[in-house]
Amino acid sequence: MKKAEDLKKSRYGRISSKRKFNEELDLSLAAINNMSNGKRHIFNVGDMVWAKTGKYPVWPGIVITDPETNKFSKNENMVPMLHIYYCNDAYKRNWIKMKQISKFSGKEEILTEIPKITTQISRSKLKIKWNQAVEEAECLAAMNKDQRISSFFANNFLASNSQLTNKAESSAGEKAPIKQPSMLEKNVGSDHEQPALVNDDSEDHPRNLIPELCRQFYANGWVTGTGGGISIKYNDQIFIAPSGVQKERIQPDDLFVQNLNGEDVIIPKPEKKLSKSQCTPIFMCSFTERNAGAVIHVHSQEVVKLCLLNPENEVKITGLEMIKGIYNEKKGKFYDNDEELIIPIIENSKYEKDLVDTFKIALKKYPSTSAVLVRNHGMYVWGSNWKTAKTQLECYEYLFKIAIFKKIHHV
Ligand SMILES: CSC[C@@H](O)[C@@H](O)C(=O)COP(=O)(O)O
Ligand SMILES: [Zn+2]
Repeated sequence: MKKAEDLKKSRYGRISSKRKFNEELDLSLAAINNMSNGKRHIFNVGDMVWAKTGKYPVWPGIVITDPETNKFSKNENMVPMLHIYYCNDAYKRNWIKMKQISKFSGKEEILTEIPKITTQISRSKLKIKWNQAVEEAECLAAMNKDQRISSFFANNFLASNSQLTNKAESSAGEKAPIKQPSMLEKNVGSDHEQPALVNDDSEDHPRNLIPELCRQFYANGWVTGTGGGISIKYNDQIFIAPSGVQKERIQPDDLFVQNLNGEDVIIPKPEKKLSKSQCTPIFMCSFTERNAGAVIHVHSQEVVKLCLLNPENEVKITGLEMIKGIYNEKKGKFYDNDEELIIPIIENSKYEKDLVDTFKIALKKYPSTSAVLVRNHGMYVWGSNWKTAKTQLECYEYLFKIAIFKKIHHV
């Protein structure tokens, strides 16, 4: 029988040889990374990369902002890291050290640079998945950055719905062939299968959030009779509620997805006969002019009543604690309770799109505001993410109720 000491040694010995193999791959990657004239390559959003993480083979991915921090790089002065989404891996993402990242070349190139990858993947259950990821990456690399990001999300959305796998669970042969970007372009408008998005970190995904928030807002009387709607930005993809439907009954696959240029990325199945919200031009204004992360449009009676009581083109509110829940966009901080909150009012128009010009003027004239009231109609409110948009909507609605009470009762 082996002594405990020997067992320990042999166990460590086995681990260290595996670790050595992985470290060698890391070092090879670092060497490629630093290759161009001895200078480290500077990466940006949309760049294709090879990334090495844990026990996984060097994997292709894209530099894309982290939806939680809205940053794509961090620790610049210490251990610089980039936020990477992996190809063919159902939205899996990670912060990776710069030294474990290199510029994406092609399959042949990386296998020539680091021949050990062949050994690593040939031993691995991930061989098929790795080859599909590289195939996807090569397609994406041929596109411009905007197209690339759009296609990446469309691609992984469809792939993650056709079969849910992750790196830890996947094995050779399990994965359905990925949809190549060229096929995806045709899928916009076609009748491909697109079931509701259900993946592990999906709770905060706009496909699930928008229907959930609409139900909550309906219960508050804010989006009744098909009025109102929501749009959320997620990794530079804009998710938009459909038009003219009972907003409390929206399903995850009823949503439209477009990029920041307004080009469709994913649309609902044609048999659903849905069209994009008429509020889209105003939603887009808030994303582009104010860098919003989420925009909510409500048809609340409080807003309409408040505008009736205020024939001027603004509402002023003071002296209430809930003012502290409103973000001053000009100062970059929340209001103090003793500050005056001023919210612009614009006049209603026949069509939502005709509000764009006056909406933009209000944004310019009121750089502090995070909401615009539309007389006899409702309100648009936005925030840097869906949580701040929602909490501000709740604070505004609360403040409006009190402001109406004060006005009516002259207090
Ligand atoms: C009750 S109709 C309301 C619409 O005209 C509009 O103001 C609205 O808020 C919703 O538009 P929609 O296109 O359904 O998203
Ligand atoms: Zn409306």
